[in-house]
Amino acid sequence: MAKPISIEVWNPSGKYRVVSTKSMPGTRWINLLTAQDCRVEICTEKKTILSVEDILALIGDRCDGVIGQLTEDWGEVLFSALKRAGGTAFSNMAVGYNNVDVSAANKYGVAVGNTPGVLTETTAELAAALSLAAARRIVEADQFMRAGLYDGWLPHLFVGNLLKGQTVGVIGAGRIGSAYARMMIEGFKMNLIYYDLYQATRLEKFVTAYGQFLKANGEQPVTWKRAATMVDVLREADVISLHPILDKTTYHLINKDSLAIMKKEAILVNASRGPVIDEAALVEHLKANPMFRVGLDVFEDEPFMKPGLAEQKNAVIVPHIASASKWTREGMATLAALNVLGKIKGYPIWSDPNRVDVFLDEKSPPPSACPSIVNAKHLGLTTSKL
Ligand SMILES: NC(=O)C1=CN([C@@H]2O[C@H](COP(=O)(O)OP(=O)(O)OC[C@H]3O[C@@H](n4cnc5c(N)ncnc54)[C@H](O)[C@@H]3O)[C@@H](O)[C@H]2O)C=CC1
Ligand SMILES: O=C(O)C(=O)CO
Repeated sequence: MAKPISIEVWNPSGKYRVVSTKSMPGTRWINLLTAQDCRVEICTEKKTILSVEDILALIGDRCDGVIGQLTEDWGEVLFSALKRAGGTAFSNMAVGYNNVDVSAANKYGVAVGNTPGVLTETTAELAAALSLAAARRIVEADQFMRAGLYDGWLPHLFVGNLLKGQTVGVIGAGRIGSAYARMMIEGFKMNLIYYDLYQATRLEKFVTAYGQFLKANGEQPVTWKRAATMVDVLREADVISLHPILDKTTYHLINKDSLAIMKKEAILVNASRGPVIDEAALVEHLKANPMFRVGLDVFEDEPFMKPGLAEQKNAVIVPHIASASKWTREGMATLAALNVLGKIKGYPIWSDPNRVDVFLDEKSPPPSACPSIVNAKHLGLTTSKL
């Protein structure tokens, strides 16, 4: 028999049973669920990544909805179990949902929620931080100081790259990619080249207007270019940041061949998903090109790194913390809970997942809607008129 899973229970007499596979920041999400007759069960197991078996035990015989995490494998086994338990709703506490087999969810009629928007600026800020840390060799310099090696200013000490006037390349100019681009353009007066399947019209307009502003003030205007192929970005950009979704088209988008096209002193940043980069090829490239630098928030075999990466001084590496600001993490928990609640209650789907602020205002009750359900169309769910 499987080992029982430890849980914490809120509102034990609630009519609807909602399970969260992890404790999540803040209490608003719990209060919103319990106020609408949900019994909330939060898994308190110490292990970081729950297995499918652990989650099956959490779902049990009766479960209306689950809030899960990007580390979990949500496929056929879990969605069929959720359906058997009477469940109709699942939400990732994340905007990315490459850990979810949406066709399996469709097969069992389970709505799949995600948490767009609330993490856009926070994630873009971390990508900007990684860009700066890599450009100015901040981690290397910090380690040097702590090791007591600093014995005076020197003309060659930790010389890095100036960003102003250079070109920032963005691959995947959606919500986060566009926010990152704006930060780098407005903050450091970089020119933009981007590659996306769709035109980033608002971003283009912003760069045009900002360029005009700079020109009117006697400064060099910034420019933008939409690349016809990703190769143009790889060839032209000094700093490249990756922000696409992870799917078949973006798996190993950056590999041995694409790395070879990039400038020898370029900076590559990844705060999207690890498998967008062939990490073994990246390690070889870092070894062969000491002036090439990377800033990584995500890894191909998370939580592990490919052999050799940790030893590379030209890599800045952090543990998937791009969305880790208090406001954002509490907001992600709220959106995930409201996705599950809304589906259980039969609420419609919010009409624009890019405009979810109204769900995050703690001073007023959220709209009676699911903030973002990625398979709403497939399940024939009604959209809110609001
Ligand atoms: N490191 C972290 O903590 C975080 C990582 N993420 C990752 O960032 C991703 C993007 O998030 P958002 O910007 O909110 O999503 P989004 O959907 O607004 O943007 C993704 C963009 O990628 C583009 N794209 C798709 N396939 C492409 C391809 N083959 N080549 C070039 N572009 C392509 C899309 O057209 C879209 O514009 C998420 O899916 C998630 O995996 C998101 C938040 C935090
Ligand atoms: O939201 C996501 O997709 C993350 O990676 C964590 O914020």
